[in-house]
Amino acid sequence: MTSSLAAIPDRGHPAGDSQRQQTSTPTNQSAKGKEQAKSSRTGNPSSGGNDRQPVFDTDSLNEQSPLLSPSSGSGEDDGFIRAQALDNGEDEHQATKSVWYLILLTISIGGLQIAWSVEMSNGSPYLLSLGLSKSLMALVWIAGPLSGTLVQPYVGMLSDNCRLSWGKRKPFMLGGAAATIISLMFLAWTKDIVGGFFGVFGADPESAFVKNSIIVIAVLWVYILDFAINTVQAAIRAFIVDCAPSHQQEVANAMASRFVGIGNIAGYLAGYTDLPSVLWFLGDTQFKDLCAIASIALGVTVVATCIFIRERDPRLEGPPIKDKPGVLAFFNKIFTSIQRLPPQTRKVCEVQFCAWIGFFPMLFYTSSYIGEIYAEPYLEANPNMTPEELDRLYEDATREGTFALLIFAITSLATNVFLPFFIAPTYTTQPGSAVVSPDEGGPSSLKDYDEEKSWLDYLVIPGFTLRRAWMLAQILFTCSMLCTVFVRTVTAATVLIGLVGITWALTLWAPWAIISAEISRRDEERRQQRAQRMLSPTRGMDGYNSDEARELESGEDAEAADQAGVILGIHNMAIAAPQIIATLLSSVIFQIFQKPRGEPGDHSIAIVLALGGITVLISAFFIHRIRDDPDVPADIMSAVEDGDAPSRPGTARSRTRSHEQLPRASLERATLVRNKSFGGMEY
Ligand SMILES: OC[C@H]1O[C@H](O[C@H]2O[C@H](CO)[C@@H](O)[C@H](O)[C@H]2O)[C@H](O)[C@@H](O)[C@@H]1O
Repeated sequence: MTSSLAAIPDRGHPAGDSQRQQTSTPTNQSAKGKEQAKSSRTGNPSSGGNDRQPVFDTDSLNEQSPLLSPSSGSGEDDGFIRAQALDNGEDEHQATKSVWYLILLTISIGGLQIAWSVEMSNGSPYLLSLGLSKSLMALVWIAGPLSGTLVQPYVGMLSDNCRLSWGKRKPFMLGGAAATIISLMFLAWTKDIVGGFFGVFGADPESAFVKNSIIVIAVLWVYILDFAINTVQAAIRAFIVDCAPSHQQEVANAMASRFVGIGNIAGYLAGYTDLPSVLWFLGDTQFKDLCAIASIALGVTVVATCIFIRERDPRLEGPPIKDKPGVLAFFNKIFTSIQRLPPQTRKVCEVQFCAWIGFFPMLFYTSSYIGEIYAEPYLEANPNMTPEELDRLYEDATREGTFALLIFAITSLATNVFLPFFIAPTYTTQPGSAVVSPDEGGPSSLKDYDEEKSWLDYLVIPGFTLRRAWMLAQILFTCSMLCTVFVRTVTAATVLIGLVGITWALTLWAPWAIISAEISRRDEERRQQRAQRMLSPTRGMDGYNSDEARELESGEDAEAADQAGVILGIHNMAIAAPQIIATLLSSVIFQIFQKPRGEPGDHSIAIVLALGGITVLISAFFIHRIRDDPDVPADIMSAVEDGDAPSRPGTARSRTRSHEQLPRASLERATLVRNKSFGGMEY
């Protein structure tokens, strides 16, 4: 396999291509990249003697390239602007971004996570306090997986086809955030609003009718909230893919996972604090204050991301695919998109599908599991506790369980913060600074790179790729979950749950990094192909021979393009749908093994957790089947994996060689690029 890939020549620089004229000049790529970076720092618009070379102002958060800005506004100009933008063979969106850019790009997912954690940790107790019965709680729990399965692919599809000037994803981020904030507010104030409304007509707020109305409306708001949160989540994930360059997808998604971790812990800590005594002006109950904090965090972070990070203007991408309206057409589209998933993405989805059958019980039943262990000796010692004594015991037990979840969240965040420094990067180069071996005019020694190396670069463990780390983390999860059946002390159980925080950290990072890198890379290839088409001498000013050709080709282009929104939506289906399966399976197991409340010896949760651990082991096997060298174009990789490697090496470019085949200089430079992003050094 390796040899067939080694022979793949440089697809990005075909002979006779004007791009080649730029990239194959005696000035090697790395030097050129450095010069661009330097000129962007100094503000010197030197572009290697080419007037049309864009200046990559990588320090600038808001990429204000006049080449990409549709300032003239008219649709007729778009083709010309696009031709200009692509004519120079460079894409400013692929320029390496600073750590501040990555922070602003991903911070909104942290704001969103606070909303998630408030709902997850406090939603159930709040609904129970309104009088909802425990048996009906399942109706509420299913809202999350259901909305994740349906909403994310739908929002992905809509946003892929959105052609508003301010971007494809921002309308959904802002609209979804507004809907989330409204839902949080209504949910927290349901009792006041509904009680007040019926009070106007003279209804007694303590009557069964008013109480039931409050419960029904609160559950309705939980559904609306889950649909709104999933809208924002879908849009933010696709926004990250769109706005981070291909070679920084791993870094950008690592940053996103850190914000998810921070958001989780912030949500937890807020839950622990007695908020009404401190933030009385936000609301008179804990839940009202939590919802207000989550709303502020979400609003501020989403607006910050939208202000500082600029999307490509989607109008420059040509007309959207004309999807048929209707539910059937939507499912048809999803079905077709599943069949056309890029190969790495397909494998990640298989992993996620198995893994989330196991993750769901871990996320939802951990506190009860720890609680059962805590309560067991007390129940054995005193088998005849009164209901009040039992309530008190289970309250203490829940506190122990919540503490374990806090340890889980801290381990997870610590892993997200520190692990990336040890991971060997799988994305090798920055586009536009292609892998160039010494005989292709590349550096003959590592001297250039050594000058820039910092101590962080020495932390990287060779061969410890993100994929391998992810696989090991799944195996760790399996071992920990199998141990839950044997563990009998709260401390040991807390250690097990703390350990799976490592798995959770990688779950929040690795799948998105792999998928995003693949989508972004394929998108970049498509853009370059289109740029070449634009430069064809037989083309008109806008790159097309005629109106019909423009329409036909842009339609085909859109069909052929990977649609980040739909793909990420399908990936989320692979996360959310198994949660529904897990809910059903675990309820069967509970039916068989559960003991009545207050009776010792109930190990039903541990059985569910252990079985979940086995499904995660299957997912580890699927990760084993994913390749570490995603730089190889996906179509070729899939052909190679299918034992059908192209015998005529005519399509790939040199920067797409496999991980093992790359010159050491390229890997070192990739590490440098990545570590600088992590460490906060500016470009
Ligand atoms: O993927 C990270 C997120 O995982 C959970 O969300 C997933 O499950 C939700 C239902 O439980 C579903 O609505 C969502 O679409 C899925 O992505 C978790 O609840 C989030 O906190 C976490 O960020």
